[in-house]
Amino acid sequence: MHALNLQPKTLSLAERLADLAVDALIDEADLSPKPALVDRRGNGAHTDLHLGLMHASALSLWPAFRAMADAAIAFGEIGLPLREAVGRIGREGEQAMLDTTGGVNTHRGAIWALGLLVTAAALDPESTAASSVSIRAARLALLDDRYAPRPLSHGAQVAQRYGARGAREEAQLGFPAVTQRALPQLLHSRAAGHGEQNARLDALLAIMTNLADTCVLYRAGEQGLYTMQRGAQAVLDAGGSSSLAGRRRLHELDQQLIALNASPGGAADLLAACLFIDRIESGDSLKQGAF
Ligand SMILES: CC(C)(COP(=O)(O)OP(=O)(O)OC[C@H]1O[C@@H](n2cnc3c(N)ncnc32)[C@H](O[C@H]2O[C@H](COP(=O)(O)OP(=O)(O)OP(=O)(O)O)[C@@H](O)[C@H]2O)[C@@H]1O)[C@@H](O)C(=O)NCCC(=O)NCCS
Ligand SMILES: Nc1ncnc2[nH]cnc12
Repeated sequence: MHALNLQPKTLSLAERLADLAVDALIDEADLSPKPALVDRRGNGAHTDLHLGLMHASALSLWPAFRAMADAAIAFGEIGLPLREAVGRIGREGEQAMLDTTGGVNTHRGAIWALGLLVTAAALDPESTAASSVSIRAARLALLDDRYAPRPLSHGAQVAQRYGARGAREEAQLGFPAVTQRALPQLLHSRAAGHGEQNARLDALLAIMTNLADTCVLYRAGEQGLYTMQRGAQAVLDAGGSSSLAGRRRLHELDQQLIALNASPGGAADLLAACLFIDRIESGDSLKQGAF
């Protein structure tokens, strides 16, 4: 008879990074109340999404994130071979997501943002400051993947119509919505004792105050984007999501965005990116046996 092996399995760096990326996606999905997004309360402005689907989608991406980190370790440097490997793995991840969700786009932007960040973290796990990881991710995003398809995506259509900067440019600039807005707000709200869930909501709102979210622009035009940005600022100005006045504004923003069918899916992805960077920044979670 064999004794049960209760020794914890030692995870590789790539496996730990994939765990952290999936955790960030699940934490983002669960966070409530998010304006017009899928959360524990409901489906926001979506008819084809629900929380279970967001969780299943997040889990389906684990192999892609691990493969991206493994590619970073194998290539060892930023360059076209790594960029094109990550692009191919990202497209396979996107297919796994679509197979899991029955064709619904749950995390296309998140595969892009978190994929680049996971790759950047794996390239130099001793250098996990937000600024360092985001610059490495930006350098990768600036390389042109020769095999990437160029569909007339919603983001591309909105870029043509409004001249908006989308997901690609956000990454190429080193994720300013994360490093300059979300992370500082997260730390500020935590330090003020607002509680973890409110601090995360405030971080999401900080992203929404300024982002050209191409999902919102595609679904609700400039009026939708203006409503999102101004409404998010109003919540923060009223004291943030931990205050009664801020909660009232947050509720109003939720109603307004749902009425406009304006879902800030890009902002949600960037919150997941923020939570991922927040976890790796200390370095603790990348050390062997941290899980
Ligand atoms: C470079 C890509 C990111 C492609 O980008 P592109 O700009 O061409 O546009 P899209 O494919 O339309 O969107 C990219 C997604 O990025 C999120 N996003 C939006 N604005 C921003 C922003 N300013 N900064 C960062 N991220 C942003 C957003 O993703 C979320 O929203 C999606 C749900 O929206 P929804 O309206 O419900 O769904 P749709 O399908 O658009 O419409 P409906 O049919 O339902 O009405 C959800 O995915 C969230 O994650 C944008 O959607 C990159 O994706 C790329 O190159 N892809 C090609 C394949 C590839 O090579 N992949 C490998 C890369 S490693
Ligand atoms: N919570 C969420 N709701 C809707 N779209 C999303 N895209 C990424 N996260 C999302």
